[in-house]
Amino acid sequence: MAGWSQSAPIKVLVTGAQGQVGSELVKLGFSDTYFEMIALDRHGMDITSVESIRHALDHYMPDYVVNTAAYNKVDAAEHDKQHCFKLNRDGIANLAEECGALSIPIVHLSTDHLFDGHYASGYSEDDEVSPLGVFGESKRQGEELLRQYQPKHIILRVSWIFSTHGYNYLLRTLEKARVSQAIEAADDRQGCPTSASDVARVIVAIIKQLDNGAEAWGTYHYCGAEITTRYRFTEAILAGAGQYEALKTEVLIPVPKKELHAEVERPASSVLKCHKLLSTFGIKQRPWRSELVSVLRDIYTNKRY
Ligand SMILES: NC(=O)C1=CN([C@@H]2O[C@H](COP(=O)(O)OP(=O)(O)OC[C@H]3O[C@@H](n4cnc5c(N)ncnc54)[C@H](OP(=O)(O)O)[C@@H]3O)[C@@H](O)[C@H]2O)C=CC1
Ligand SMILES: Cc1cn([C@H]2C[C@H](O)[C@@H](COP(=O)(O)OP(=O)(O)O[C@H]3O[C@@H](C)C(=O)[C@@H](O)[C@H]3O)O2)c(=O)[nH]c1=O
Repeated sequence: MAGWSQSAPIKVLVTGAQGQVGSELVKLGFSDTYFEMIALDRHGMDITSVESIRHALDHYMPDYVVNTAAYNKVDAAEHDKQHCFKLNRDGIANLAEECGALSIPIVHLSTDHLFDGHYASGYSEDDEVSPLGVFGESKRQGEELLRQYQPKHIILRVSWIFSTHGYNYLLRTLEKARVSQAIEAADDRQGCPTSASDVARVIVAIIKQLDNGAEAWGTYHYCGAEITTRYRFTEAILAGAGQYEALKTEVLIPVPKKELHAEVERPASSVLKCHKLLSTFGIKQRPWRSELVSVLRDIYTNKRY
């Protein structure tokens, strides 16, 4: 294994490289000579195809694989169970079996939706999982199969991801705020928003330590610092974006989540406790509010709307 001052960069293959976390990870890795990033979208490596995985692994021979590919539409998953499980369970099983056979460690992302959300104070890695819907159950089973097929893994459970692009609550709120005079936001769902670039920072820090001999395989939680609600998060989004453009929204209405007519229940508490990541890798939580300021600045400076 390479040390801090290694001569050759380590090869990190990223699946789902055009997604929120995937693209931030690739960007960060490209700016760091420690890494050679192999950025693959679904055409470069389709995780539902064993043949495609084998071809990519044989061709690139990575030192690590980071799996960010997933099916993430929580409501749609209720009607699209087969597709959701094909990616989130079978896809990760394929990857785990192939990487296991070649002894390539995997860093895999998972979610707060594994929990039913009844613990207001939040969830640690040892807490029992009990998903409320198809998406959460598919991710739970994906985790299990990864543990079974490739013991050299890191499962990083994260929550409420936002970024400059992709399908996320921040961008959907901005779209609504440009056309609606009033917006409703759940005041009974608490969690910790996390920027995609912050998740990328954490993954990079973990891989560097693994590469320097930390045998710290297992499951970890990470999320942005400061527990909030969807209502308070929306308030922060509107206040931040309002500094760049005149939004149509004048009223933000706090409502119970059940009035928002979603297909599937969300955990009342999505709070992930991050002590294990801190004590094992020394990685601290970054405040989501400062991350939100950076992401909004990027959106408006680079006209990503
Ligand atoms: N978004 C969130 O709030 C949260 C996400 N997570 C987890 O974090 C990880 C990253 O999430 P995020 O960055 O938001 O994901 P995105 O949905 O932004 O990106 C997922 C990527 O996977 C790609 N993909 C789809 N099907 C395949 C396939 N068969 N083979 C390879 N790639 C495929 C997609 O490509 P295409 O666009 O072409 O379909 C997309 O680029 C996921 O594991 C997710 O479950 C956890 C908690 C919160
Ligand atoms: C439609 C709507 C929803 N909400 C609330 C209800 C619900 O708690 C939440 C739903 O927002 P989202 O669709 O972004 O959340 P959700 O689909 O739950 O998004 C998730 O993505 C998956 C992949 C994850 O793993 C989670 O961490 C989470 O970020 O927002 C409002 O407050 N106002 C609204 O107008």
